[in-house]
Amino acid sequence: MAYQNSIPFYEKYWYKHNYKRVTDSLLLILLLSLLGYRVISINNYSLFPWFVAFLCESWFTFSWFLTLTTQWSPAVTKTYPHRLLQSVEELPPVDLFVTTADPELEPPIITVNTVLSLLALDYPPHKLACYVSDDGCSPRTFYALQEASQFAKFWVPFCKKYHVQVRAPFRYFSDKPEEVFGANNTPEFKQEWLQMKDMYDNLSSKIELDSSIISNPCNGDFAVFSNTERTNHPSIIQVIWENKEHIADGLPHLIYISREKRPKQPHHYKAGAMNVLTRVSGLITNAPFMLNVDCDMIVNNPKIVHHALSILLDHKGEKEVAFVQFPQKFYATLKDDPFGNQMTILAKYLAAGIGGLQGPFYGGTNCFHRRKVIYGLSPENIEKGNSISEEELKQKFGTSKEIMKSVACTLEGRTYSYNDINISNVVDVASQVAGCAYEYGTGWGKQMAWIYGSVTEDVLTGLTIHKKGWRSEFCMPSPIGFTGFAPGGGPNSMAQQKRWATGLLEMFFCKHCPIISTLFHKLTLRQCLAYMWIINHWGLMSVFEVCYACLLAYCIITNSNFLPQDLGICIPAAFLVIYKIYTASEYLAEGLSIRAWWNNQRMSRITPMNAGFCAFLSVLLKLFRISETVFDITKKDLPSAKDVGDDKDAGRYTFDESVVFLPGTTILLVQLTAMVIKLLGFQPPVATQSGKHGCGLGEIFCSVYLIICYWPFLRGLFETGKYRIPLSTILKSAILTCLFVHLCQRTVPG
Ligand SMILES: O=c1ccn([C@@H]2O[C@H](COP(=O)(O)OP(=O)(O)O[C@H]3O[C@H](CO)[C@@H](O)[C@H](O)[C@H]3O)[C@@H](O)[C@H]2O)c(=O)[nH]1
Ligand SMILES: [Mn+2]
Repeated sequence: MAYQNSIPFYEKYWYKHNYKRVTDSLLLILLLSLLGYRVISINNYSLFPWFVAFLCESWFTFSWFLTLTTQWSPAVTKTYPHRLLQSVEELPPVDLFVTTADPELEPPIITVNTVLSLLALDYPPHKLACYVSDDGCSPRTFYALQEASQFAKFWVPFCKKYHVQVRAPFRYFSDKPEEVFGANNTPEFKQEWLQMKDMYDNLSSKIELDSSIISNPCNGDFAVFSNTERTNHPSIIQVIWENKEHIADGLPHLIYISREKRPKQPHHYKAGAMNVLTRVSGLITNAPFMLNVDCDMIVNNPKIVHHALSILLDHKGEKEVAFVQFPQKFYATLKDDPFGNQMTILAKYLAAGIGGLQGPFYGGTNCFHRRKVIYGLSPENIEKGNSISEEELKQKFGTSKEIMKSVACTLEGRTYSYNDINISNVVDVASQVAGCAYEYGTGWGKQMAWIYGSVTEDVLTGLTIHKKGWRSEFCMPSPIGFTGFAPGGGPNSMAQQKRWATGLLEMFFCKHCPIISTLFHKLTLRQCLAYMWIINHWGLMSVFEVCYACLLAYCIITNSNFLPQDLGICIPAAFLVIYKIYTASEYLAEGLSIRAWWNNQRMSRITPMNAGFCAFLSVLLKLFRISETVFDITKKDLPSAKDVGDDKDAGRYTFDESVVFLPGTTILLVQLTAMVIKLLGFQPPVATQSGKHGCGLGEIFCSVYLIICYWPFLRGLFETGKYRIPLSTILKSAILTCLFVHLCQRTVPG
């Protein structure tokens, strides 16, 4: 046994990416040379453009340095689940959490598919329990889950019998029958397949049709939903399916939770929901590991639990690794990534890069956590043994005696004897800990568990774990663990990006800020830089990008320059050429098209200047206590049955009234105005005696480039319907543009 224990269940390989290191360093050297050039040529420029350019370029150099260190020492992990199975006598229980929050934006059929893919995991079902948190308090979602649990009785055995890989029925049945029967054409399979398909079609139409009827429920199981409003209702906990005898070939428990909500009581969005899930499951199954997924993240590899446990139960992993993160990949993606949100390349290099440091950020979904780490244990606690007084338990975890018992059990590493509980008996206590007053004065969301105060509660929570000295690991089995849905259209993806930027900036301005966590806690320096990279990439850099874009227009309008007009121009030109070739080659190497590369290049100008910049402003408003930030849920749709790649309009940029499009529209109008001023010769003359230059080709080139990047917006000025930028946004932008031009003309450098 001792020998077996020493075989690692997973291994981690660091690899050198020499070509990447050389190019990254070269680009950094070019950026530093540009700064050097700026310093020595200060006298050739007007002070204001010089200063803004120097400031922005210093920041871009710093940003590039962050990219370089984050991706410098990539690593990958490889898991060996068969070794785990050979060595571990009994597999541990695992709790599965699914969150959903709005039946309109997140249609119940999507949640149902996610839940079905979890119920059908290749793992002893009596060790699994699936908890669904419904922040929408929707009888429709509840009804859908009830129906799904009936369907699961047929679906799960079918998947296991035929070793189905993707166990979310809507994905499974999206394959054409010819292909499916091509692989297995026994009459028995054919018949069962057709039967299952029939049942699934039945289920989905039932969920869609009947759910409109039960919107106004009153009797039977739905009575609990009468007189409830989405933001004003008591806790509702319903055991939809209980595996009473703990039968090894039964189905996992399925439990519906809608935590208590009252108007004016903060509920902390998803973080609040996760904490309720943690407590309620703590009372019922109290598994030492918990997997959490968003309602649209379906399991793509039924063996994920084994893979994750290979890391978490590994001899070394057991002491060092707090959580195992599976990457976010997307299904039914649009061709060539028109909205630049599939993040294939980013995920590839960033994932490997931070994988080689203290470990991946917690991404909010597709992640296995250790319960005791969520309860606040640090690696030393585990080494030195952890004793916690009853007083401290009460202060941190709240007054429920049962919770205190279950927490103590977890912290002392005792397994929970789930044989002696009867779930229905616990429901009353569970409702109490799902109440909105339960957390008052406790450590939930402050000292431990899912941390409040940021709309990217995921990254923040991961940071508080890393800063205790824990590591984390990526897990990338083949086939990959999960796939999800990437939002399409302009407004949806922009709102999502804005939320991420907002949350990351909130994290930067809170007491867990990575810099503080490194100085005073155990976050490693390079991990801190990796956190800074992500904060900067989504949030901070946008401010400098907007300044730089304005500087371009400023120089054209005032006939001044900030780009070198001597040999110095070679530096930014070389940077641009190398950078473009280098990034394009990354796309090609990954088998992506040049079009996908261009779409991402373009979106990496558009997204920060719109979403990032708005996020920056909203975080400023929060800091000045003028307004609070909110978690806007991303709308999810089931992909249409036909091949999404063929739908031309799906990739067209759409707009709505949201203020998020205001900065971009303004920047576009400002550039266009500058061009018009240039073309019509309205630029002021250069004061020749000053020895300064007028606006040169460099500025014009960059401005034209920016306009090309903003092509979807340019079209949006003239399109119709949802493809058009709303008139009100255009008007506001026009006013801002006039103001800008006016300011420029008043400050012509002399
Ligand atoms: O009040 C809320 C708001 C959201 N959610 C759930 O949170 C999840 C994520 O929301 P979504 O709108 O899908 O956001 P995404 O931007 O797609 O999610 C990413 O970013 C979030 C942080 O901004 C993380 O929480 C997610 O896990 C991560 O996948 C969904 O399951 C929601 O149902 C709640 O449970 N309660
Ligand atoms: Mn999502």
